[in-house]
Amino acid sequence: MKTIDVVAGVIFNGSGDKVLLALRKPEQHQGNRWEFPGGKLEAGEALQDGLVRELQEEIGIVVTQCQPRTIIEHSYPDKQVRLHFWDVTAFEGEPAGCEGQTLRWLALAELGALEFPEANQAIVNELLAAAIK
Ligand SMILES: Nc1nc2c([nH]c(=O)n2[C@H]2C[C@H](O)[C@@H](COP(=O)(O)OP(=O)(O)OP(=O)(O)O)O2)c(=O)[nH]1
Ligand SMILES: [Mg+2]
Repeated sequence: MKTIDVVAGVIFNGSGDKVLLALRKPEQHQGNRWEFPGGKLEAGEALQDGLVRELQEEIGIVVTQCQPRTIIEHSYPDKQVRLHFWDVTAFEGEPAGCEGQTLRWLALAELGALEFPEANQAIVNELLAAAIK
């Protein structure tokens, strides 16, 4: 199976204690689960360019500060993904669900309460651990 490269943003609020999540549509792969906004990298596209493009397209923000956080590879029964997670620590504009998706800011300590795609388990645990330090 071909691995699909995906780039997604862990978007922090100004005080760094909340992150922005989006609910995947029921008909999408991993539907009805919460995600870090992002999407598939285009052929030949640099990671940061893909991140900036996806966050502009999906939630209408302009990323002004970001850093790579972690890479997670995961095999779903139907798909193999390589998720490139980037921290987004500054942006311009007010996030909105440009594709009709529900968005919410969630305190890091509350991340355990939502359903994420299986591939996100490690990053969710890492963010939860950071919240209780
Ligand atoms: N954006 C995002 N995708 C994730 C996360 N966790 C996870 O397993 N995925 C998977 C679900 C999808 O198979 C893939 C992302 O693809 P996508 O559907 O968002 O791609 P896209 O925005 O380019 O959308 P499309 O135009 O292809 O519909 O990665 C996550 O936290 N964020
Ligand atoms: Mg997407």
